[in-house]
Amino acid sequence: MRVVLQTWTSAQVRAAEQPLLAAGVPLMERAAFALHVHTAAALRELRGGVAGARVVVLVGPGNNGGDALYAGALLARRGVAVHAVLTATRAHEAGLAALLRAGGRAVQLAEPVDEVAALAAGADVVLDGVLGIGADGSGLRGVSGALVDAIVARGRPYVVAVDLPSGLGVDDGRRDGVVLDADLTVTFGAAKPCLLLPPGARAAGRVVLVDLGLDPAGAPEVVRLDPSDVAALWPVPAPDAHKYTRGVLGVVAGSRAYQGAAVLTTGAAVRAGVGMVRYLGDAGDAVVAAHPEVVVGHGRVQAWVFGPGVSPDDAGQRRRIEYAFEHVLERGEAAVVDAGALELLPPHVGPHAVLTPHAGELARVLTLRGEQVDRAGVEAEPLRWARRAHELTGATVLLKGPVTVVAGAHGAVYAQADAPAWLSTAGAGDVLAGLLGALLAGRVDDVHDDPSLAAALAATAALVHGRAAHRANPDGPISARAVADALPGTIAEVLAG
Ligand SMILES: NC(=O)C1=CN([C@@H]2O[C@H](COP(=O)(O)OP(=O)(O)OC[C@H]3O[C@@H](n4cnc5c(N)ncnc54)[C@H](OP(=O)(O)O)[C@@H]3O)[C@@H](O)[C@H]2O)[C@@H](O)CC1
Ligand SMILES: Nc1ncnc2c1ncn2[C@@H]1O[C@H](COP(=O)(O)OP(=O)(O)O)[C@@H](O)[C@H]1O
Ligand SMILES: [K+]
Repeated sequence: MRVVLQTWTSAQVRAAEQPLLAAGVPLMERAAFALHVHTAAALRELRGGVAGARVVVLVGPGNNGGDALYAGALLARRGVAVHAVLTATRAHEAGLAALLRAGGRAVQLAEPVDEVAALAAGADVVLDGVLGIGADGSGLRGVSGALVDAIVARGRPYVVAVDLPSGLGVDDGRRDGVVLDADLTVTFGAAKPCLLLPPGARAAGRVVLVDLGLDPAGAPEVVRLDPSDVAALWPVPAPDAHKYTRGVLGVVAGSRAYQGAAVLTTGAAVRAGVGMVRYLGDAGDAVVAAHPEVVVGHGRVQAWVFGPGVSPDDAGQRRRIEYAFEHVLERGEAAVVDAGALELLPPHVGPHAVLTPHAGELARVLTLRGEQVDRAGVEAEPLRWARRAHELTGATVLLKGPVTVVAGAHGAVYAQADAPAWLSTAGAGDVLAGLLGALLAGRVDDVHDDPSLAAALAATAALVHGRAAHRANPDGPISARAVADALPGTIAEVLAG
């Protein structure tokens, strides 16, 4: 089984299908065969066998419905009672004929939907073949939407999504209207961005990619890093390294009121393995008491972390951050720009500055630049707004949340889902900032050679952060400090492969 780590847009997928279709490769038959195999496996798991099962196939107007109808026909031939529900005025003709020949039945969906909803809710498996890559992202309209609502109200059965959960925004993961959440998605040829991107990705359940021999052109639209990618990205010290070659990180974080943010940020950087951490601010005593490795005061650095625990009315920290931003612009020092420092961002920085906002903070960054969007708007379309912030500021943007979305130079986009929800706790963002700062300090020269590397390093930080949270306490509450403490072991583990 292949884990989905790269995704292509619907346009890339359609273009990749063309040469195969022109050569007469029976893509739909192959897709449908694989869909029936995975559905049969689900039925065996759910009820111990295939024959005698009840499957309801929701069929839309296009080829997605065609896949579902052919898979239904194959299941019917194995003794499954298959009912197709035709949700549109047209349905794939040959697929429908195949299903009827195999002994399946078909009903046309119409209001009221109760009878069909009861049939679907009582099925062992529902195949969702309403919409695939032809969906416009506005959810399921009209009677299809009413049917899904009625099925969910009765208790959703096991759902297998055909190619993708119907109605999701294929390329952006939008979830605007009614969508039937799936337990399993069987996706064909190449995975689509909505299977990784928030908020839609959660609707997909487990994702299985069926190889149809497609070879999409161009870079994948959205990538998810895997632990095996980390070794090539991590600044592992060379045998002859010394602390200055490994990188020095300057941290402007915390204040008298928020000393903990300074302690967590510097502690995470020390544990992530940077050459040296310099701290600037009013929490130096607390920082050194917690981490005697940290040096308080000015000096040359390769990268910065600005902002954790900095309030905009703290004149001293504000001055330090504004001064250090000049170094970022003039000398090319890298920077993580977090929390209070986001408000101090110059109009245009390069991708070697990485913003780490949550949705509310990103909305503020954008509204300061004339966009009209609030937190809910960012949460509804995280990729769109992370990209927009990258366009407007030039910075790499890491948008925090249940799935972390990174948008950077040369169209680089990552979607990382490595963390347990327990990580949503005060101070976790400070730990991420320190960890990412350490990565940037170690690789700032490489970031200048390839500006899209900043996005890959940001995704790496999200991956290690999430895994450290699991390591800190696999299935229960975690403190931000415990996440920082888990970093050395987590990093050793992912580097070992
Ligand atoms: N190409 C191949 O060889 C292979 C393709 N394969 C399969 O084909 C699938 C793509 O098929 P497809 O292109 O027919 O699109 P699909 O999503 O089934 O229907 C789109 C139609 O639905 C409509 N519609 C749109 N949005 C809507 C909404 N919100 N609410 C309601 N209706 C809406 C819209 O119609 P309109 O409204 O414009 O009349 C549009 O025309 C792909 O996902 C994969 O499963 C595999 O077999 C492998 C080989
Ligand atoms: N539901 C969730 N599941 C997994 N990780 C989450 C979830 N919600 C938030 N996170 C992560 O938790 C961290 C919270 O950071 P942040 O919002 O900056 O908190 P703070 O400012 O208190 O440190 C981020 O890394 C974010 O991606
Ligand atoms: K579908």
